[in-house]
Amino acid sequence: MNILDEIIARKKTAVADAIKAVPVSKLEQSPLFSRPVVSFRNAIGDPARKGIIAEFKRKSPSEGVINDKADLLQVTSAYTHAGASALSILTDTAYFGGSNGDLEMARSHEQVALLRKEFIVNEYQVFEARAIGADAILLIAAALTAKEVLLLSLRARSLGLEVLLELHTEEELGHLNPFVDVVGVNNRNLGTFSTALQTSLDLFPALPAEMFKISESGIHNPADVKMLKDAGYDGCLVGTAFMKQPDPGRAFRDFIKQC
Ligand SMILES: O=P(O)(O)OC[C@@H](O)[C@@H](O)c1c[nH]c2ccccc12
Repeated sequence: MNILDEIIARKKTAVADAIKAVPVSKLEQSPLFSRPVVSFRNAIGDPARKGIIAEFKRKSPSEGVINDKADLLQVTSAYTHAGASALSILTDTAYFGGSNGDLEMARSHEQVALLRKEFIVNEYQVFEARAIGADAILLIAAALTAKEVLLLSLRARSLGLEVLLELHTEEELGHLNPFVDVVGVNNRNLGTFSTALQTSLDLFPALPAEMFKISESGIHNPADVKMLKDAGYDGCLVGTAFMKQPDPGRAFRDFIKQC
């Protein structure tokens, strides 16, 4: 069993517990449930910004602790005001040290598009994403069948949320459906953790021409962003390069100035 399989198995148990504790009918009563959604897709396509999706992540299975001192509000505010196109907030607790509360907290202070970075295995988590104030959800092709991706995408659409579908191989292109809003190529193999920007370069020609496309993971500097944009990507999702610095907001500010 690789790490992705382990995360997914644990997630299924955690979701079963959450469903018992807080039913969907309760999630629907959240004051955030009917808030107008900010389009993640349009944010990435906004020519006034630079297509950087900045991530808040305390730890990860590949890096261990990245930053356990960073203040969520300080960092998300700096990301937003320095020009991030959107923010990605990890809500997984066991492996990434995040929580639903982190996303709710970011939402309560910022109007920018928020991606719920989570291992979604059940439509309950799509309702949950809506209830905590997310604008878009991540669906990971490597963790789902094409049919599951379709059903979860339909549920997201029905709730007004947008979908980022993450791919790592050409075979996973079969998981695309008309309800996916943005396609992301993960440079990290979630089974082995090895990262190569070449994955984005190799997959680009196979991606649907008309869709917004982003490259994710292992992007360390503005030169990486330039290379990926020159290859045709509309945006880049970056976490560790900022979060491993004592002041991630400042690291982001310095980075985006050079993009
Ligand atoms: O920290 P990095 O290497 O800049 O990567 C950010 C983001 O792409 C990464 O956190 C990520 C991409 N896909 C995921 C799926 C689940 C958890 C995390 C991820």
